[in-house]
Amino acid sequence: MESGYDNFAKMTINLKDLSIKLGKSSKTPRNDCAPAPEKGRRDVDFPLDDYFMSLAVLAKCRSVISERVGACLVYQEPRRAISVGYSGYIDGLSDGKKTEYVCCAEFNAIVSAYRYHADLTSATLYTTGVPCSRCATKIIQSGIKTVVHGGEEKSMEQEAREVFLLGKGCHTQVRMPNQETNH
Ligand SMILES: Nc1ccn([C@H]2C[C@H](O)[C@@H](COP(=O)(O)O)O2)c(=O)n1
Repeated sequence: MESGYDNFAKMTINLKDLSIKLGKSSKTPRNDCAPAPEKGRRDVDFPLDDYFMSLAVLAKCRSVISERVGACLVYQEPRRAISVGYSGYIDGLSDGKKTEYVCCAEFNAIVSAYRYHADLTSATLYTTGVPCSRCATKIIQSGIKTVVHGGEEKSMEQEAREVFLLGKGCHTQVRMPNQETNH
């Protein structure tokens, strides 16, 4: 039987395909989602975790800076996507070159959620990257309880790990986005 990861891989390849189609000629997104395995039933091998990480991967495709990262914030119950964000320059500085003017995907997702007055208590943050220490402080202070990140656990930034350990209330998990989408 296929694992959730196999389905996730297929899903992200489809997303890549979709972004290529959009980038070339068609202005209308192609509906290339496979039919439900049984009418009215969801594919049980495509877990919600993969769905939310796929939204983060899709957001990442919008990033124009060298360190491309996407993030997606999800309510605890019911599990619904609240906001997405991607790494980029501050608004209005699309041709900026100074790294101090870069906003992380995680930060952008948090700011976007607050713009719409979302309560992030116990929310989950999916990120295709690894949170930096500055974002780790914001993650703790906003009440986010879980971070699912796409980097290797061992490569998680030391300072970010320390912030999470200090905050204690937030735990982290690794879930790798498909490498095919790292374009
Ligand atoms: N849906 C969006 C729109 C924008 N952002 C962030 C990413 C950049 O830091 C900044 C400007 O982006 P641009 O309009 O130049 O692509 O806003 C985001 O995170 N999510």
